[in-house]
Amino acid sequence: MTALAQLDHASRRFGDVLAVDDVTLEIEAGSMLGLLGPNGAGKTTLISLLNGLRRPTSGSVTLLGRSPQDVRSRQSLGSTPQETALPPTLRVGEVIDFVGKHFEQPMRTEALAEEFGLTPLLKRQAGALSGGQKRRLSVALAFVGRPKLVLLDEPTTGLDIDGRHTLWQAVRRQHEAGATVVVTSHYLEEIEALAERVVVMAGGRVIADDTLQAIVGKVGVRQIRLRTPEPSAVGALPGVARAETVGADSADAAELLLYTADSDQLIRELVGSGIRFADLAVRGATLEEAFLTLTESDRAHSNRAAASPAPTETEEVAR
Ligand SMILES: Nc1ncnc2c1ncn2[C@@H]1O[C@H](COP(=O)(O)OP(=O)(O)OP(=O)(O)O)[C@@H](O)[C@H]1O
Repeated sequence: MTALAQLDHASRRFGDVLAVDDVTLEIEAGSMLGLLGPNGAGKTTLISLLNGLRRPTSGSVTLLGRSPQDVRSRQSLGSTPQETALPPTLRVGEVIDFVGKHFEQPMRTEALAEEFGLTPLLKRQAGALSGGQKRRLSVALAFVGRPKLVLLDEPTTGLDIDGRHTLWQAVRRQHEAGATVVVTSHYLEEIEALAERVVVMAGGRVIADDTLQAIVGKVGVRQIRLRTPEPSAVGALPGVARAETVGADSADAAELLLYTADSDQLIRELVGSGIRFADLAVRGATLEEAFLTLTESDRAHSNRAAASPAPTETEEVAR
């Protein structure tokens, strides 16, 4: 497959913050790429490098073989920012016409409205739309120029379940018709609906880049909560991806959160170890917790590679 867009060791700094840190990425034609990561991971900054709103501080970014600032490459780009800003007095149909006029071969306004469920709203002023309707319009606008590449930054934030599903279906149909789509999200569900390949970012860096299936497997983390007088020993059991002490430690027991890919196996290890524990509870980790676990494993891996000797069990638990 040919690369529609490329980042080559691209970094973007804002003062002390390295928002994008040495990212190398190719976005192939016809792909659906999900960009997943916690708040502040650098997703929006990466999108702004691709759409030419910002330049990299170092490294390079190309869009269709040219600089993203080049108007010729932008003709093939559609983009929906995180925040929706629409001219409040223009009618929905007029907004679509206006944006379409910037492109050589825009979609017909009626066809775009139909695709995104906006037909009944064509005559309504943009300022009179609900939050969800505005969101639907701004995602539709990303497709008006029949773009080769579409960048959607958190496209369904603030939408109810029906609204999300309607938009996902429309985006998938556009993808089937040939658009390459990059979507950022906090929601695993959204990434599952819209991505074939998933790039996970944390702290400006790419910490995982794999198929959807492989990433879902990696973030399928479980949380075990328990009380124990030996938190270091529990944290060192095989299969613990991350351990965190919560609340105040009492002299005889600490409350501990453990994150693991296989909670059943870890509980077997715990029981087999003879370590005392109480109040055990197991639940699926939230995506945020799963990200943290991925990030921490990544950091622990880099630390272990860089430092010798390896960190002690106590350091692992206390981090
Ligand atoms: N214009 C700016 N000036 C200073 N710092 C910035 C600017 N834009 C982004 N940052 C910082 O860069 C980092 C990455 O921000 P970015 O918005 O790219 O993250 P994100 O992954 O999109 O987060 P979210 O999911 O919250 O939207 C953050 O620490 C943010 O505060």
